[in-house]
Amino acid sequence: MTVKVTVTGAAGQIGYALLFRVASGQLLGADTPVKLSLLEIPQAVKAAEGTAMELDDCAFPLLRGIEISDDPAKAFDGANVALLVGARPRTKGMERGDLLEANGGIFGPQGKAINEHAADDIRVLVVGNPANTNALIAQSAAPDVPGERFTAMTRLDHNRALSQLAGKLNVPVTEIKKMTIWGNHSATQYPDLFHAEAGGKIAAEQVEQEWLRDTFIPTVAKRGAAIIEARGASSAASAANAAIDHVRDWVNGTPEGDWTSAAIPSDGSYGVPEGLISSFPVVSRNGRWEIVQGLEIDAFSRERIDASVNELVEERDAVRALGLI
Ligand SMILES: NC(=O)c1ccc[n+]([C@@H]2O[C@H](COP(=O)([O-])OP(=O)(O)OC[C@H]3O[C@@H](n4cnc5c(N)ncnc54)[C@H](O)[C@@H]3O)[C@@H](O)[C@H]2O)c1
Ligand SMILES: O=C(O)C[C@H](O)C(=O)O
Repeated sequence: MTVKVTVTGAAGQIGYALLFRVASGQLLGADTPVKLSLLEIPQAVKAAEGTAMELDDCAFPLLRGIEISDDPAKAFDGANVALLVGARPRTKGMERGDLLEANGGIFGPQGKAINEHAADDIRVLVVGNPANTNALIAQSAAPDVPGERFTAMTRLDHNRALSQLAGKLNVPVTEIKKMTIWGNHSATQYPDLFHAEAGGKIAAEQVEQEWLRDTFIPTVAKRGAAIIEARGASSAASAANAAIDHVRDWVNGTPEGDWTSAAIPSDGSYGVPEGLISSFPVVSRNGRWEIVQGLEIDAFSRERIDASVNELVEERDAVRALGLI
């Protein structure tokens, strides 16, 4: 069956890094033909058409068509996978409330269009920031879609944490298992080394506590800002790579003996209020994310998880006050 993948913000930086990988089969595997649907704002439709011309010019064997639209109803019609990348970036002088409101104007209508037009098996990954709360807004505008189908991306943070730890221990990333990002895709996120393993042993016991607290956690949590500082633009290829990882694992399952991180609607696990879209340790089984249960959370981790979750609560309360959810 051909899978329809809708990408919003298709003419942007992440879109450019993402679309070619989706079309080449890296999202859903070498046996699954894909149809791409590119959603953009009217001013960027021409640029999206240019990207579509380049996609054509790759002659990807799995690519069965490209549609371009500035109308969410058309773009999400029959969509099986929605990658919500386009968002309103924070500009100078913009308060958090302004940012949430501007994004509500994007993710509310897109959620509604998904509700009315997407395929029954739609899976949504929100990449555009503030990703967790944008996902909550889209979910709340789509009451007929099972809530668990709305997720936000913390896989980039997860991959960053893998690389930082592998570099510190001088081992290949494949030696690192059971990494977890908890909470929000923001500087409050908590990358957890107390359950991560390197070479089969707890990672936190293989590094100095000062390094864990003063270097590892802030490096991972502020990596997005460091990339913006270095590139003069937000991470794009690594974000696209993480989006591919997230959806591929969601659809095909996570490997046995390991887990990954994704922001999914909380069922109340680990004291995270039900309904918040928060990052957890997760596995995917039979096409559904499940939160890894039974991990012991010590006081150090508890404090940091709570701080990030509290930020999510504040964002939720702010969008609720604005009538966006
Ligand atoms: N979750 C993560 O890990 C992560 C990582 C990196 C970037 N991001 C976020 O991803 C988003 C996109 O980043 P980028 O570098 O591609 O930005 P970009 O500015 O290069 O591209 C964004 C695109 O979105 C389009 N767009 C805006 N509003 C739209 C709408 N209503 N419908 C459809 N398209 C719309 C714009 O026209 C633009 O082409 C940003 O919010 C960024 O902060 C998230
Ligand atoms: O766009 C940003 O603010 C940063 C981005 O979310 C990232 O983590 O690289």
